[in-house]
Amino acid sequence: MVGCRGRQCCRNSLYLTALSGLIGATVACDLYLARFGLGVFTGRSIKAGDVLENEAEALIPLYDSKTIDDPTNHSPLREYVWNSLSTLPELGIVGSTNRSAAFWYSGGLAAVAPCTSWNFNLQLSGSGWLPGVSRRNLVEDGMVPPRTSPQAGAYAYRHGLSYVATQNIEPGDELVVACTDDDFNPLEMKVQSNPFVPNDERYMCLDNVRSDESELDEAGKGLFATKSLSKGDTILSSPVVPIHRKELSGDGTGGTAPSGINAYQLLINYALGHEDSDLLILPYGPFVNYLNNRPRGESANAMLRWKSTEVQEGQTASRRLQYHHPELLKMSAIEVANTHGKGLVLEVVASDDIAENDEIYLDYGRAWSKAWDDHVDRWRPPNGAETYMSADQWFHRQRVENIVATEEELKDDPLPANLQTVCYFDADAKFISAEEGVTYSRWQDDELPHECLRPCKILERYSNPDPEDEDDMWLYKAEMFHFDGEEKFNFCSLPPGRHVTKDLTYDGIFILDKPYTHDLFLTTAFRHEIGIPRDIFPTPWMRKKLRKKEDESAIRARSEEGAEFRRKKPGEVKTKKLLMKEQKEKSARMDL
Ligand SMILES: C[S@@+](CC[C@H](N)C(=O)[O-])C[C@H]1O[C@@H](n2cnc3c(N)ncnc32)[C@H](O)[C@@H]1O
Repeated sequence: MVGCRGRQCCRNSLYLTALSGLIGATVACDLYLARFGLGVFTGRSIKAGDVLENEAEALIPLYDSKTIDDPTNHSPLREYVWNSLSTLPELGIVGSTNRSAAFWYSGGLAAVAPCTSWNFNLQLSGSGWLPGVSRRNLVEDGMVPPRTSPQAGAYAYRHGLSYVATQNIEPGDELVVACTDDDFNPLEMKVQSNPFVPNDERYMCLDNVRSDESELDEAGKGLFATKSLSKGDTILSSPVVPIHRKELSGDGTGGTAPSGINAYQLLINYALGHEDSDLLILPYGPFVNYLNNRPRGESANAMLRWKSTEVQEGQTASRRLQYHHPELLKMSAIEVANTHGKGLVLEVVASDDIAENDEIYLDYGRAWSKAWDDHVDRWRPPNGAETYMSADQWFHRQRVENIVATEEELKDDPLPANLQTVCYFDADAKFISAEEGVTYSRWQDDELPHECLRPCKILERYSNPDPEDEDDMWLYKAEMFHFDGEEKFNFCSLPPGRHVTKDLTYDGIFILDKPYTHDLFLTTAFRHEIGIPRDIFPTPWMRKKLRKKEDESAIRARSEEGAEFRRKKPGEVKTKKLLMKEQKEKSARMDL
């Protein structure tokens, strides 16, 4: 994952000696979790400008997200998702009034590493707002089941999120990602150094596993052992975030999507829970989201367990270190779903010996298997499934790269009805002239970031007159269209009338799926949480009628203790920005 390009990552071969000076010539680790899994650290040096391809992680859009995006009443999940507008517009819902409500989740670095607007050492790429990094690096990676398959829309197709090092990163350094919505006070956030210590349970080396195409037919990616593992070995460890089941509604009941699409968001397929409970937990550590269910008739070779709470002697008990809070296992589902800042850590343990390159499987449980079998029995491909093509499939089908068809050319070879041409055109685009009710602007490729993608029509393609521009042989003239609700985004809102951009480059144009047409939204796409094994599923998380008497008294006792961590009511919240403002005002007063 770190510092290497392409799908066959070189994680295990590259790292050799850099750490030996720090920890003696012992076992090295390229990438590891430390502080009970709440920070990702590198075991090798990364140079400023290096691209880290986080190829292992899936990108999962969240599109009906009002319940998680109330600024005065954030759900815990909100802390782990990213706004899709400027970072990954392909995941947004371009042309839809609900686009501002789209987010995306990705496990691993995107969710575990602290994100700050200061003192970061990595910057997310992916949408072309980083010079030199293709914005088309976030395409479906070829493991897309056909729409005729019962797997259509049942797992995430997009991978390949990458990060660029903004400074030299030394072995032992914590990875910190740039964002504007700080989850740590940037004034206090420092890049921590924490060299890897082998055989210490506070350090979880991530070199045990890799992700690759699953051995299960059409089931996307899976997790594989990179070395032989023995029964009882901890393979992975992952923090989890609680989610109330209703936060994953997908068909408009969550507040922002239209009705007539899948009742659940895709993220539920990556969450763990029990059908008699409203609480779901999402493990968000690296790799964990790729664990598949055991093949029919075979046993699982891995199982889940809660992290042990025993604290080793000599450990300092910082708040981050204490993230695993077993008292959550005694609280009710609703209380856990409302608790911020306390979490649980799940471990994936080998339940059998595992050979190098074996796929690692969990047992998702009886309820999941029954739901899957029923789904396969019921499955009838949607109308037109045989000829359906998603935007990425269309993109890969194009024989001529780096060329976009004009409106005239599309008459002979039309786009499938589910696709649309969209262009970047921000409200502050460079105005050049106005003629007969048409406003003309010029595309400025170097003015990054571009944020506003809108439906457009390619009027003309012409040779680039600049012979020194090796990247762009062609330039485009395109008419931009208004879309419903654009006035909600000041960077996107255009005065009435027609708008045409000249000299647009290929980087400013996409072919995207029309809103809500992707497999992801199929009403019939499979949705079911992974089962938490009954022996580790806490009964206080069950719906009330299924709880035991002793659960009730434990819940009552715990609810007093947990008040400090509970989700705040409107008006109770002090945001990071407010706290920083207060801090700045305080120090300004002290300077006087
Ligand atoms: C948590 S994801 C596992 C990772 C997934 N393979 C991916 O590429 O993102 C769960 C999804 O994987 C697929 N899956 C996992 N195990 C399976 C199995 N034994 N049979 C069929 N599909 C399976 C189903 O689509 C399920 O919704």
